[in-house]
Amino acid sequence: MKLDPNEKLDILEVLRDLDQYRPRRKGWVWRQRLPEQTIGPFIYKDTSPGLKRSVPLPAAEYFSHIDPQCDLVITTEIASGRFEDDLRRMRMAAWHGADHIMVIRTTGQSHIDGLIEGTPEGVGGIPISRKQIRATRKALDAIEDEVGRPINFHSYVSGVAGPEIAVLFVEEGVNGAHQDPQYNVLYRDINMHRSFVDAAESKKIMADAGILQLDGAHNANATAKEAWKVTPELFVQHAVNTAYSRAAGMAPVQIALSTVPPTAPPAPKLRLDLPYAVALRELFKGYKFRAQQNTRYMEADMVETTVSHVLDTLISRLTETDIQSTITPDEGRNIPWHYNNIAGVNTARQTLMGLDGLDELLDIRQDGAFREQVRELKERAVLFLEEILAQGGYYQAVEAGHFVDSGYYPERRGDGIVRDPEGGDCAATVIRRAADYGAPVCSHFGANRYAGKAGKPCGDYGGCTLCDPAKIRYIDEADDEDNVMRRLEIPLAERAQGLLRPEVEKHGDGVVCLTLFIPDEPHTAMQAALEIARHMGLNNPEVINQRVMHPAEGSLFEIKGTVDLVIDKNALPAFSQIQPLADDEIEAWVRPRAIHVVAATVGEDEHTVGLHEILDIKHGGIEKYGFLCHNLGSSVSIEAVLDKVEQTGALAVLISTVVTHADIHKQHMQRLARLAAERGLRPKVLLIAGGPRIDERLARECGMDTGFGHGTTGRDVASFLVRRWQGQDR
Ligand SMILES: Cc1ncc(COP(=O)(O)O)c(/C=N/CC[C@H](N)C(=O)O)c1O
Repeated sequence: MKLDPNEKLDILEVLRDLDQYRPRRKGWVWRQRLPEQTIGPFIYKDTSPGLKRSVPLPAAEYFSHIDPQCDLVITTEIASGRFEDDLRRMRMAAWHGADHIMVIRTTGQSHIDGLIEGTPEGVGGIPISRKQIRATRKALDAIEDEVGRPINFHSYVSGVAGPEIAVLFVEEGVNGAHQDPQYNVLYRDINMHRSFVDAAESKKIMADAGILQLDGAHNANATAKEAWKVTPELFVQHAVNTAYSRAAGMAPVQIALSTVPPTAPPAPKLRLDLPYAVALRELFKGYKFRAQQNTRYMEADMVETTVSHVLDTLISRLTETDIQSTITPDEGRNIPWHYNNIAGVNTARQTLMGLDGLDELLDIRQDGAFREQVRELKERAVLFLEEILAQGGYYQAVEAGHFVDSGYYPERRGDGIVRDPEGGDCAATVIRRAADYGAPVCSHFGANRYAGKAGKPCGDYGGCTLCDPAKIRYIDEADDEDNVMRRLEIPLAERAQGLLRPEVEKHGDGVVCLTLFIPDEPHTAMQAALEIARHMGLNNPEVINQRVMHPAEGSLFEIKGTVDLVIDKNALPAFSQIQPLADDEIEAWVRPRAIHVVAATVGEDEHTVGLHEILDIKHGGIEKYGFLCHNLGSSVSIEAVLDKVEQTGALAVLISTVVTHADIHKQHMQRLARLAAERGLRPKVLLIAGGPRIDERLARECGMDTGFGHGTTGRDVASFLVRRWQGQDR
């Protein structure tokens, strides 16, 4: 399957012949770290090979449109309910630099003791099924070809069907997965013994396939009352899962510790988080580090969240990190909207590029409080581990509620998560293996009657699904109604008709977001804001963020709601906007020619701000290209303008006219056109009018060469002039 950058992803092509699809590879792919790389005008220190196609950062246009790619893998985490809508989100994320796609599972899948088939719709996440994985991996194959970089597809081996899910992931080419039995125990209340026995099997299966493992320590950050106090426990959780993973046969390079800087401003973030981040890397040298951004202290304000995530990413760059995972800035207020996945990826990409080569500039001071804090954290963690051993082991520690306690260990407040070693989901379901137990697939932890040949136990019985994909049974759909083809009926019909609806998460969800400021005390302001949203036609308007600017002066609101609006794109005016020339191209043409330009605000008009924006170098005006500008100021007569043209030999006139009562702006333009012609200055001298009520059509009707309205920049004006003169070979 091949993607055309000018065409939307064809979901029907993705779904076609899925029973024949085979994944390209097994296991995880890291980026290639390049020690030095020249990209555009710069030499970078912490980058990987660039992409074939991408959407550069907005500011890239000032640096020859470069889009340097950092050395860390960048994750985006998707949570919707319809995998078919997530594929586009993945494509958008890949074009913005993500190469690790994590898809949250539907609520409750952890408690389903078996595999889900088909493509049912999920809640808060996707029902992970064979068909969903195949479709997603197949789409990611095409997306990685389109951007020119391998993309890692990630999911979760947890819950009561862990081993089965692990085998499914290996069969279907999943590249990374969370696997940490402590997650089952602490957050899903699944029986401890079942969780650890399943984990050994799952880890061995993952290990043999090279699937990168993430542990679950980040969940303690998100759950703890005061997250910075849970840091000693995080080391313990990492230690338990890491040691168990090694015992199950995983190599250190496959074991990624999932670490979140625990705090957020107004806490003194780096003074609390950096010692922990450094202590972690020192204690677990030789493993991989997957840095995740903080979700514990996310509220609804996307600016605040983004700043915290920039600080998290700074900590990643200050320490050794292999994966920078991102959190969408709206995760604190709703199921992530697709363009906020992209916002999260851009925060990481932009920050990491800004910090390129940081370790050549800064060292972390080893004197003073820092090194003391690092040592103390390690000591608290070791004491915690020793206490677990003293009290009989992990099960007993959890039974005593020693995990996610809000005390700063060894302080305890007795509010930790308590689990009964004999209780929880699927208690008493682990039975001793018979002496002649035979494993269904080659990857297996523990005794197996099948010895096989050359390390392939399945050789004793004609092959297993891990070694012979032909043995995989592909079931396709399991429900005639709850499946992707049913869900696609309306979206595909509307797409075929060229109908467009606004959306944030799912195709056609019609959700829009309104930002407005209301100058009153918070409660009145909120009611007024909602009322305005209703008058604007938003159904079920809901405030998703209120930022108080002042208790009496007013608040800023973000309001979401749905609109029943559908646009027929075939009825839209043809799009013809000409892109402005690049700054360096304009300057290269203008500066050597020493071109004079006469500008003025004409008639009885004192509004000069707009003209200054177009002319002055400070505002990015045309002076910066080398134009010799003669600004005659305000309330200037047309005669005076033309006198100056004759004096200077100017090749262009820029008049600004804001006042329009009695059509005075048209009269100015018509008079300028007539008098310039009478003086024989036409067509040599170009005439341009500008102002909030001016546009190209009106200006040309009044005898100008063109006109510019609201939002015009000096670059727009200069591009027009240069293109016109180039056409006249000046
Ligand atoms: C160790 C572990 N196992 C399983 C699951 C998923 O488990 P359910 O299917 O029961 O939701 C999770 C979930 N974490 C979400 C990603 C997180 N926001 C992240 O950035 O890593 C997990 O952390």
